[in-house]
Amino acid sequence: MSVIEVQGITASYRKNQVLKDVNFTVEPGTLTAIIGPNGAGKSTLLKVLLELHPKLSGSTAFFGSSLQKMKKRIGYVPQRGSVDWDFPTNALDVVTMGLYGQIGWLRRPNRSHRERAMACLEQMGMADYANRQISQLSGGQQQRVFLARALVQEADLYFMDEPLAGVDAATEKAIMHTLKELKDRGKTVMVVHHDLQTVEDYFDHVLLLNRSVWAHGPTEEVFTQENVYRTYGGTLRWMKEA
Ligand SMILES: Nc1ncnc2c1ncn2[C@@H]1O[C@H](COP(=O)(O)OP(=O)(O)OP(=O)(O)O)[C@@H](O)[C@H]1O
Repeated sequence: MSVIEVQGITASYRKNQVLKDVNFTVEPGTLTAIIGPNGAGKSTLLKVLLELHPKLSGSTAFFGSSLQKMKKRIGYVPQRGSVDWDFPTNALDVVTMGLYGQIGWLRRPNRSHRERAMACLEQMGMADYANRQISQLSGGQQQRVFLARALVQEADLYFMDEPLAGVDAATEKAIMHTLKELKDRGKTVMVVHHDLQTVEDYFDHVLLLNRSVWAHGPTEEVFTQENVYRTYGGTLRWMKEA
């Protein structure tokens, strides 16, 4: 059974149509880069799939069922810039929040929940920062905390919006290592990604998006100069030969 099935999704902001007849299917255990030019609708696609932004038409299924029924199996790492980092909480609490789906909103996390959260912070090399206010973390550290929060959820499907944006080489390596590990454990990961030069190294599948899906499939088949040009409107210098 497919992990995600998307059919005919259309979405807009007021009169500005951003997604038009988006169709694709994602199989389990894949690590997919969603790429396309600025304003192509990549973030909007994630928000529509997660019902954070309404769709005008189309249908989605996760593990053959509805988002509501499958929510606990789905993790989301939003764009760092879209989050209020001044919210007064520390890194460990942010990660523990990833467990609320399992704990229930009205119950307090117990010691074992905190230990699980701590283990994920440790996995992301952030154990020493557990008690640090999140506003006092660097951008890359915040991103690692976000990843730890996604990990603790033990989801089967992850959506991540530019997890590598603005991080240094060490953090990029740590994040990609974590994503590959998730994939190796059979999880499905969809990542909005901007760096065309690393697509082939990092991802086994690519979804080329610019309002609609221009190509989708295994990286070696789909990530071609022609497809990338078409998706970016021909304005792009092809990186592979650079
Ligand atoms: N909250 C909003 N209100 C109005 N228009 C929006 C809003 N968010 C995005 N848009 C518009 O929708 C279009 C798609 O934006 P989106 O953020 O989904 O693109 P993206 O592919 O993620 O872009 P980028 O690579 O620049 O992050 C853009 O034209 C953008 O200006």
